[in-house]
Amino acid sequence: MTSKKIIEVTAAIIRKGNRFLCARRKASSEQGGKWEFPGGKIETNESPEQCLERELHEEFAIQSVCGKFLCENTHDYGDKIIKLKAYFVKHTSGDFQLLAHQQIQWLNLNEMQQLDWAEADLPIVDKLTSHYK
Ligand SMILES: Nc1nc2c([nH]c(=O)n2[C@@H]2O[C@H](COP(=O)(O)OP(=O)(O)OP(=O)(O)O)[C@@H](O)[C@H]2O)c(=O)[nH]1
Repeated sequence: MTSKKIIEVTAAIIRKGNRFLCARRKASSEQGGKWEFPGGKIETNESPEQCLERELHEEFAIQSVCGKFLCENTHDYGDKIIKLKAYFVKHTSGDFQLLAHQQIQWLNLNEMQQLDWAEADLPIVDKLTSHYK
């Protein structure tokens, strides 16, 4: 039996007032059409913080500074296991350009509950909600 590799992925919680950035994956990608916190796979010799700042620049052409860790969730999608690590990230400059997603929305915690999230994100949305309530 071959054991599935665990893929480490970062997720950025970016806040503007009482709203948070939610991003919808392109239809053609893995988890196509699902909502996520932007980020991506951690590369060799890269910290989660460096990964997030790099991914946010690649995905939106923005500059950012990665802050505190919120939580992590390991989820088995069947064909792969994702260890999703969520951090608070501060957007420091640049207007958001949609370079990798089909849509973004800034939503409050109640509105976020209505989205069709990637399964790995559901505990992170819950943790974020309890963090602010
Ligand atoms: N970035 C991100 N990926 C997530 C989240 N939730 C979740 O299940 N994933 C999954 O984690 C994996 C990360 O893939 P990605 O496509 O965002 O990462 P990447 O940009 O480094 O990918 P690539 O180098 O293969 O193009 C995908 O299978 C994606 O569906 C999330 O909140 N953010």
